[in-house]
Amino acid sequence: MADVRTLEEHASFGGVQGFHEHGSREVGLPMRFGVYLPPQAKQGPCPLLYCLAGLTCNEQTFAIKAGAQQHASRHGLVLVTPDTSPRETGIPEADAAGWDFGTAAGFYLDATREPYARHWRMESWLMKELPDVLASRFPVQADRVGILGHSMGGHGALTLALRYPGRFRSVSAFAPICAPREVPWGEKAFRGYLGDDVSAWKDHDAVALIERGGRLPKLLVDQGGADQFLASQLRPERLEQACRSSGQPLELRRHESYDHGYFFIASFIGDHLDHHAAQLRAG
Ligand SMILES: N[C@@H](CCC(=O)N[C@@H](CS)C(=O)NCC(=O)O)C(=O)O
Repeated sequence: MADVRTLEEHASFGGVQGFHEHGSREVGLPMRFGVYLPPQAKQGPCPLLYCLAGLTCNEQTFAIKAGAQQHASRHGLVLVTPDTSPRETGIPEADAAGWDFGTAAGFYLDATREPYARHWRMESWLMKELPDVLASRFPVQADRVGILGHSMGGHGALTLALRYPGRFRSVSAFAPICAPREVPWGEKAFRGYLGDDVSAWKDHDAVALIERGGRLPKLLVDQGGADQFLASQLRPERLEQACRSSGQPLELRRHESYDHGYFFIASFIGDHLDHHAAQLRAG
């Protein structure tokens, strides 16, 4: 049984929203995550949906602001909201680097560059450690797992699903960073975590991975037309081009007037949970 400490629990839509902490082997520090258990989980294991948040967020942000629990309750889905980086690492650079790098900006990869390589192991935490922690403590169906994310978390959902074919039965994103190699947020993160060899950056860039032949289950992406980061950081047209030329099924919906924030996510989260439930419950 994994060492998991429950920090908070709140009744929600017939189920329970909890926040937990465990001592992470991969990160070498305590890591926090939220788990929403729908009412169906009292009867037996349910499919699991990872929800990855963006820059400046923590394990509570998506759980508090997206309004996903009512839909997870309707569909019988467990929601997991991991924190977005290691915390209290004692590395001054990580806190001094601005809100788009370091703390709360893990980019869902394993850093190879010092001083980040020791603790910034978000990919290994999510892919090699957290699944076993969840399976040992919560009623989840380990073979029915989906992933969604917002912004940096959208980048995480796309790249993790591309890097681990077959691990996720359903994938979607809100306003993802589609081509991080080509935009300031991604360039700063990749240079800081991976170093100056830009060929290594391609392994963590959704557009590059799709162009290289990577495939996802049918992908749903929502993008606000009034998103303040649309042209400078997100570039959904690059994803559209890559999917079209590679034959990757993509439903990209553009919503005029919606900005980058959680009012946008909450407006369309029901459609995303419908999308995931249909694929997670099929077969
Ligand atoms: N702090 C940044 C904005 C950061 C931001 O928009 N973060 C997004 C993810 S990329 C978010 O979800 N923030 C949390 C929130 O809106 O509650 C700024 O000053 O422009």
